[in-house]
Amino acid sequence: MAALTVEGLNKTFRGGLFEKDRHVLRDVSFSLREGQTTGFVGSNGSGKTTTIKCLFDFIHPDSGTIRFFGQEIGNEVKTRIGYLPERPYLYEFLTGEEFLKLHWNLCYGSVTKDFAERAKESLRKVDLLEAKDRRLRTYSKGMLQRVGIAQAILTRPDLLILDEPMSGLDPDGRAMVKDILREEQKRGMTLFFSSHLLQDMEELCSDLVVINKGQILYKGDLPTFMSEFQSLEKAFQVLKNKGAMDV
Ligand SMILES: Nc1ncnc2c1ncn2[C@@H]1O[C@H](COP(=O)(O)OP(=O)(O)OP(=O)(O)O)[C@@H](O)[C@H]1O
Repeated sequence: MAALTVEGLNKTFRGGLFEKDRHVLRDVSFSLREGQTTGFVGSNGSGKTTTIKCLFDFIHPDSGTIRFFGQEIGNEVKTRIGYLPERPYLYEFLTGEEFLKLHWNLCYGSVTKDFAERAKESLRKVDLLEAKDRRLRTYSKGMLQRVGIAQAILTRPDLLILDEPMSGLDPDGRAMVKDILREEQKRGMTLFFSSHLLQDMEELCSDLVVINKGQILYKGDLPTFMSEFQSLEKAFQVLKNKGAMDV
């Protein structure tokens, strides 16, 4: 069964008084193979974050269906999904461990059984165990990104969705995030993460979904994409010449 199936997603943001409406997702359809890592790649403004927000119903799509493990989003299926937003809100007065506790409570209410063990496990995975009692305001950008990932893997989800997890990090920070994701791949996690860089995908992904101006340009395995197009620019060019897409 697919970990996620998206069919016919459309989203228009209504313009203001003198602004035009913006149709930012156009019949977006793709699915994620369970246990595989899929990269969601597209230039800035192509519709990646809007798509991801629609998955969780943070933004209501105009049309389309979304199913996680064959089910509509609901409390039961939510516990199987970990999510890191592109710009997570981090309460800087909380310590790393308190931040995880906040997210645990949002998921499980006041049931604290297993929290201590899971928090330790997540913080160890992202190499923040020693910094767990420090306030987030003292964390570096890389540490903040890693505590965000710790929050996303805290409940041992089956599917992890990360919006631009490598964005703004230096090469060491990017390498660290990639190592964390590789560890999650090893334990069979289905991963879906977005980036505007194809390079980020090459090291980690088996599958690729390419979006441009709200339209899916490619969905399939990464080796086939690379052998046909080699780069995003080439893919846009080839498809434009074919007249297949409004690229
Ligand atoms: N709330 C909103 N109201 C109006 N337009 C929006 C809104 N949110 C996003 N958009 C527009 O929708 C389009 C897609 O934006 P989105 O953030 O999904 O792109 P993205 O691929 O995630 O880009 P980036 O890589 O820069 O994060 C953009 O043109 C953006 O300006």
